[in-house]
Amino acid sequence: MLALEAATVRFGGRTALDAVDLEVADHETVCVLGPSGSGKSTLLRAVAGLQPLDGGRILLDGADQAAVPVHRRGVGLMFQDHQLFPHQDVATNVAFGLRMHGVPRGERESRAGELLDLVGLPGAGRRAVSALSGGEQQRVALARALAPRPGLLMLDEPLGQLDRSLRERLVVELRELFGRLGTTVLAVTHDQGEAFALADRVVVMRDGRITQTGTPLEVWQRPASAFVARFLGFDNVVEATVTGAAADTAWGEVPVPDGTPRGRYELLVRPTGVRIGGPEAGLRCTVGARTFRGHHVSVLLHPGRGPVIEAECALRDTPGEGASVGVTFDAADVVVLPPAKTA
Ligand SMILES: Nc1ncnc2c1ncn2[C@@H]1O[C@H](COP(=O)(O)OP(=O)(O)OP(=O)(O)O)[C@@H](O)[C@H]1O
Repeated sequence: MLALEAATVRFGGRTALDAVDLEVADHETVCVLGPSGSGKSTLLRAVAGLQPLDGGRILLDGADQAAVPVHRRGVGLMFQDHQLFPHQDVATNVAFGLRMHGVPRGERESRAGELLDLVGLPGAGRRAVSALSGGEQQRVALARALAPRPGLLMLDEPLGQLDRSLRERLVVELRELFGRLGTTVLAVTHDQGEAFALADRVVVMRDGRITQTGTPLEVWQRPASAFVARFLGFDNVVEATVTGAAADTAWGEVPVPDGTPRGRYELLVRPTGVRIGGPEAGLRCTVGARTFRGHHVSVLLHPGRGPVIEAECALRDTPGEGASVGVTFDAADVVVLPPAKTA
């Protein structure tokens, strides 16, 4: 369906998209994930035809899009800033693309109604767009992008401004809807939860380049670098020298998975792999801030040296703030990452 070949965009001296290769298959949902400024929006705008390339190619169904204007690319777009028509009502906005495609009025109205139901705005068709909240406007923009059933649907932070419970519901409904319609989707988001829930495949960007791609499970289980690990919210990363079944780190010896070759690395220890026991065994730490996360408590542990360690504790096992504890690590929750300089 979509292929980028060494796609490059420069703004002055800054390379926003740096020779990016990416394929999106028919019916696939790909989410591009990355911090602010990593080039996600530029990638989307380039595919849409809103941003010319300085190098490389973009192909849709095998055809080079260099000379194809935005409205002939057959892609549906929803950008962060909505771009709704403020003086028209909700239904007219949702049906905009359908009108452009010559869909008769009756069908437009029933389709607009269906889509408004889907995005959680049932019966809102006659409301003025200017009277809606930001989140409601975003839902209208989503309904409008979906209405013409585009071959490739592109979403920029599709659920960014919505409240959490609506977002969680919508993400499930969207995934189900995209599957049912067979829509091919390229979405960008900085929210990993959203990307992981929506995507068949996740692409992580850093400084205009793709730094990792894989299924949500692959990326979650095996982040390719400390950058990806940190971006996913895993902060227990420490420099390490593997000497056998364990590694020397600032936290002392940390066990590593069987078969890890000797050498220098960074290690990620998932918070679930941090075991807290009595102060007589393991790495001596002082218990710092504890944050209630619903099903568990996140506990910060301050060792005498090395970075702070985050542990995930069951509610009943959570140690008191200021307590002195001993910490050990479970090899099953240790991920070996490339060393810092090449990560
Ligand atoms: N029109 C422009 N002119 C100059 N620089 C730009 C322009 N658009 C983007 N950039 C720069 O290109 C880089 C990538 O920007 P881009 O908007 O693609 O990132 P992003 O990952 O989408 O960020 P965000 O999550 O904040 O939207 C940034 O350094 C940005 O400042």
